[in-house]
Formats: sequence, structure tokens, C-alpha cells
Amino acid sequence: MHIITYLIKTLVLSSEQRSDVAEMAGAPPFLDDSAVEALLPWRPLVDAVERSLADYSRRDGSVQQPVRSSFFLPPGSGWFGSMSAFSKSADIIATKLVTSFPENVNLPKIQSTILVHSPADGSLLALMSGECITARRTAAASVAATRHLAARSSVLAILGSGVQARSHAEAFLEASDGVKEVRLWGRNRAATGELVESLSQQYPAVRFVHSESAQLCVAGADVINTTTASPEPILFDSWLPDKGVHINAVGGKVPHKTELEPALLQRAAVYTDSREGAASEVGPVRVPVHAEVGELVSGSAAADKDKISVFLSFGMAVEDAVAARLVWSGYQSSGDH
Ligand SMILES: NC(=O)C1=CN([C@@H]2O[C@H](COP(=O)(O)OP(=O)(O)OC[C@H]3O[C@@H](n4cnc5c(N)ncnc54)[C@H](O)[C@@H]3O)[C@@H](O)[C@H]2O)C=CC1
Ligand SMILES: O=C([O-])C1=[NH+]CCC1
Repeated sequence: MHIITYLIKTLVLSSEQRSDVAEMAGAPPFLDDSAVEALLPWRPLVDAVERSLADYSRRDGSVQQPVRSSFFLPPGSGWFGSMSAFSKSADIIATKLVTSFPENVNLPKIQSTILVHSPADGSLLALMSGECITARRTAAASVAATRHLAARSSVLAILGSGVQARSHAEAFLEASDGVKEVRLWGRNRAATGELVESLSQQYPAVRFVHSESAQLCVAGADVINTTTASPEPILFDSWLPDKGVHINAVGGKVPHKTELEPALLQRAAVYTDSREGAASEVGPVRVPVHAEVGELVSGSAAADKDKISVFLSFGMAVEDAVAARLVWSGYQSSGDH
């Protein structure tokens, strides 16, 4: 079947019908978000993402990953990014096409599709919806960074109540030991209340707190995750102690990091996923990067324990690639095809 016919059918048929039609035609399968979710367990994902960060930071060819190309759409409401990576250890090439439309109401604000290619012969193996992968691999990177940067993860603070807020709560509760309390604060009070309620039912043994303010949420927390799309700082230097706190800075106005007050960034030890990625996307606030998280994982750099630590997470294609590998391997062995 011609790819055009295939694409037309993918637009008009349900996901189940799409997979059937595609497979009948010998076309690569399309795995939608519910299929991806079922094939992406948390602990293996965090371990795979942690390893991918180390593989990337070695710069020895085991990861090929150009800086993502991106552009804004006039009149400035949308952003498009194209991110590709090869991972030798995961034996996969993945390309994610991702958009950010912060004003979307009935659609997700971050949408994406992942193309999976074989590094053996270049063939297209599968297409996957990228939303679950993006949500989970980003939270997995935060858990991986936290493993190397936080002294404790007993009290977790999450600022935001959207997709990344939920995935961060789940990632820490599924793949990090010792979390006793999760505090959430979001600008949207109703959405935050619903998230707290839903997580309380999902994890009845954990104490969840719906905080009245961002400041109360982070007071005394061991690990703070900022997961909002805020173009302005939502976390301020004066709220935090001299050391003993780790921050995963995930959100901000795409593609820049805008959630942390500049003074906080200036006095923290700053870590990132990719120096090159950070250099192209950090925006107006320029801070020295102490190390890539991958360098901490491989032991080629050490954490600065005398300062607050901040992981500036920009998101890397190799994280998508290793997540896509888990999904693809699960799909192949599931007999679902
Ligand atoms: N580092 C990475 O790899 C990735 C980062 N992101 C970023 O994470 C952020 C959150 O993404 P999603 O959870 O998917 O979006 P979402 O739309 O599901 O959630 C956004 C959250 O930000 C809050 N928010 C928006 N504007 C705000 C403001 N001015 N002040 C306070 N809160 C505000 C919303 O109320 C909501 O709770 C975005 O900035 C996105 O670009 C998303 C994917 C990967
Ligand atoms: O890595 C990623 O997928 C993204 N980072 C910022 C928005 C989406």
C-alpha cells in the first residue's frame, strides 16, 4: 500500500483499525498512547534513561544526537521541534516530532509522534504516539538525576498540576524508594485538587498534601520538581535553605527555562542533560553548568554537595529512543501483532 493511502487511513480509522490496516498492508504498526503506556514500565524506564544519559555524556559514538532543530510559529503561539537520536546500547534510531501549543484547550499542549528506525538496515519499524513517552521519560530523567543529586527523597514537592506533574508523582512513587509525602501546588486549584484526589486513590499508602501556595509546598521538601509552563519564575531563592535541596527544573516557557528565579540559579550547582542543548535553549539566563547528569552517572564528574542542586532538564532524543526501545521490544514479544 502506498504511504499516502496508509496515512489517509490513519486519519479516518480508530487506532485498532489503523494497526490492522497497516499490518495487513505490511506497513509499520502505529502504537497509540494506551498501547505505549501498557508497554512502558517505570523501573526499567528509569534505569534505561539513566544509562542513556551516561552513554550520551561519554561522547564516544554510542549515542548520536544532533541538537534538536526547532522553530516558532507566527504569531508566536506554537513551537515545533524535531529530535533524533541513535542509541547503540538500545540498538535503535528514534525521531520525535514534537509541538508545544500552550493555548490549547481541548488538545494536549505538548503533542508528539515518534518514528522508530532500525540501525541495522535503516527500515522504518514503527510509529508511536509520543505523548506518554514524553511524559514518562522526562519524569524518569528527573528520578535518575535525583538518584545522584539528592541526599534524601522523603518529602517531594511538585509545582504544577498537568501532565508532567502527574508523571513526576508516578515516577518517584514507582521507581524511587523512600518517598513518604508528596506535596502539590498548582495555579489551577481545581485541577490540582483533582490530581491530589486521583493520586491518593492510586497510592493509598502515601501522604498527599494539596498546598495553599508554592512557598508552603517547597518548605522543608527534599526534592522539588517544577513542572509548569510558566514564563515567569515560580520558585524563589529566599524560600530555600543553603543546601540539602535538589530541584528538577522541567518546565518553563518552551524552549527556555523560566521557572526559577535567576538568583537561585546563580547560587546553585547547575546540572543538565546536554551542555549543547542547554547552550542553545537556556535563554536569557546564562549559568555555568557544573556537570551533565550523565557524567555523574558514569562517575566522570562528582556532585557539589555544598550547594543546592538544580537539574535543568531540556529533554533529549536519546531518552525517547530508549523508551521507544522498551515499547518496541514489549510489542514484539507480546504476540499482539
Ligand atoms: N524537560 C523536558 O524534557 C520536557 C519539558 N516539558 C515542559 O514541561 C512543562 C509542563 O508540560 P505539561 O505538563 O505537558 O503541560 P500541561 O499543560 O499539562 O501542564 C502545565 C502546567 O503549568 C501550569 N501553568 C501554566 N502557566 C502557568 C503560570 N504562568 N504560572 C503557574 N503555573 C502555570 C498549568 O496550570 C499546568 O498545571 C511545559 O513547560 C513543557 O514544555 C514538557 C515535556 C518535556
Ligand atoms: O524534550 C521534549 O520532548 C520537550 N522539551 C520541551 C518541550 C518538549
